[in-house]
Amino acid sequence: MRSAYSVDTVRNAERELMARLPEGALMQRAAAGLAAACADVLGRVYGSRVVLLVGSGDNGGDALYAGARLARRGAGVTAVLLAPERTHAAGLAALRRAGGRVVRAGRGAGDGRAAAGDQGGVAGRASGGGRPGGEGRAGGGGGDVDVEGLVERADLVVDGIVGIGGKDGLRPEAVPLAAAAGRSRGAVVAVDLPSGVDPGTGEVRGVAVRADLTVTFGTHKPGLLIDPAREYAGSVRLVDIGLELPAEPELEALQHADVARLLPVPRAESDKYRRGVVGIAAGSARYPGAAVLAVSGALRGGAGAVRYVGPAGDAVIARFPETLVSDRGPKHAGRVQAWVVGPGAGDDAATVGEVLAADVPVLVDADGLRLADAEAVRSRRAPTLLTPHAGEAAALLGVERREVEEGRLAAVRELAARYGATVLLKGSTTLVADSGGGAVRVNATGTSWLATAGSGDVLSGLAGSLLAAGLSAVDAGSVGAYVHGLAGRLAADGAPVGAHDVAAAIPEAWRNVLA
Ligand SMILES: NC(=O)C1=CN([C@@H]2O[C@H](COP(=O)(O)OP(=O)(O)OC[C@H]3O[C@@H](n4cnc5c(N)ncnc54)[C@H](O)[C@@H]3O)[C@@H](O)[C@H]2O)[C@@H](O)CC1
Ligand SMILES: Nc1ncnc2c1ncn2[C@@H]1O[C@H](COP(=O)(O)OP(=O)(O)O)[C@@H](O)[C@H]1O
Ligand SMILES: [K+]
Repeated sequence: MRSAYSVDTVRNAERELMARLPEGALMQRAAAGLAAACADVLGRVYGSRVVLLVGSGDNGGDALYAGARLARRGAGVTAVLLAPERTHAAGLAALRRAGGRVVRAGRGAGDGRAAAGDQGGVAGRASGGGRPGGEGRAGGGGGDVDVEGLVERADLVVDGIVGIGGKDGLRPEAVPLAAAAGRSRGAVVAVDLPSGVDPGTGEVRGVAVRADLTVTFGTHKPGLLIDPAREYAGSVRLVDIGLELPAEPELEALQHADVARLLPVPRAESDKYRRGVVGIAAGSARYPGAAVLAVSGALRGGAGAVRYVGPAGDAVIARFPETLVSDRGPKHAGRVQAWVVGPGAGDDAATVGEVLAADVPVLVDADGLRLADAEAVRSRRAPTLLTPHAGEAAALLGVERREVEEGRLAAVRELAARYGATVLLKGSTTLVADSGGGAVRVNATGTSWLATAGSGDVLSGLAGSLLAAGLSAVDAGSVGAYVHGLAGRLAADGAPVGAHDVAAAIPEAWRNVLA
């Protein structure tokens, strides 16, 4: 399981650990891990050109110390200071001692100019620990330096502008540097988080640094796992700095081994009923395909049998003859261990109501979300799993879609609390939240090729099948999203696919997880 902790939790853990360690020890651990990652990215450190973007906090301190380590190994290191008077003084001194060069970022946002700094080696100008603000003009004088050009021509850009202390997007003076990093021919390594993203929520307001690699310390932060910020982080490397964290994280992401433990596997004593029967109440005269796709997911989801009720029985049977089709309503269709209701349901509110009245786990998707009576959902005793995409979630919350897309974590939590249900918010990073609070599951196995009509129907069938097989709503949702995402990847393999291709790839994804 990969986990992420909130900024407050990280700060508390850091404080406790720092109290037990010699001053600066924690930052040295971080810097050592960062420098090692940078060296891996560079391949050859000696002779390489490294530019550090240094903000006013400890994030900049990490970058400076890591830069000092690289300078000692023969890299040409230049630190660009965004706030020379408030730069981490001891880190700056360490860089200078190692022969690093220091320049200051242009004062006028966007002018990209900087006054040249002294050429390094002036030990002790900013001596002592902490941040005394005694650096004065970090770039001691002489000539103009084209800072943006430096960044663009670097072999490696280290983004130490801001880390967990960041909020409200990048400040204007940092924006031209982030843009130059985006144009750089070299790799961009972000320190702890890509600067400009919200560490705790994954929101990105305005410009943020786009990294190839993010080296994060102690634990993942929510912003590294949730889009849109996740996309800015590139690949993420976790450096252990010895933090002791509470048992329950803010976010958790299942890994192959976790999913393998949760996937239902039939045993010798299993029969089709013991494996669980999933009922699919989906499709309409107008949207028979949604029924077929939901059934296609359900048949590959671990239940022993799939019952279909609704007006698309002929289409379902034609494609999947193994389906148990009924033209009576859900109440009279025979026993099931879980229901899926809503894909392609049109305006059939009666069926949604009937399913919600059943005393078994129910997954509500698509049209079903619009048709479900909120009070009927809240008063259910058996588990309920709602699976909206951002647009459906926005409609349920009565907000703009953009608001959900930008603040996915808050939206999924709010929905789960309001409906007293488990909620799976679909998207490039799918989130699953339980009504009782606790860690939110995040899934990132998907691919943007999954943004194709009907792929959500496949997911609802698949997750419903896992519910019928006995998984809890949180497990069914998160395992379903994991396998569905992987199936999407395997099916697409870099090319467009249809939802039925995704369903057909579920067995391969399942085998991949169990291998
Ligand atoms: N506290 C610790 O023990 C450790 C902290 N570490 C590093 O320290 C970082 C946190 O340091 P800080 O608490 O000093 O905070 P940061 O360095 O993340 O940011 C705070 C500084 O950035 C400026 N700032 C805030 N928002 C900004 C924005 N939007 N644009 C530009 N500048 C902005 C603020 O003026 C403030 O001076 C972590 O992310 C990590 O990199 C690591 O060294 C590991 C140990
Ligand atoms: N950009 C993306 N990256 C990864 N997965 C995505 C992306 N966009 C959508 N998906 C996934 O594709 C599926 C689409 O579901 P949905 O929006 O309900 O489509 P439909 O209603 O057409 O079936 C969901 O599982 C969602 O998580
Ligand atoms: K950063």
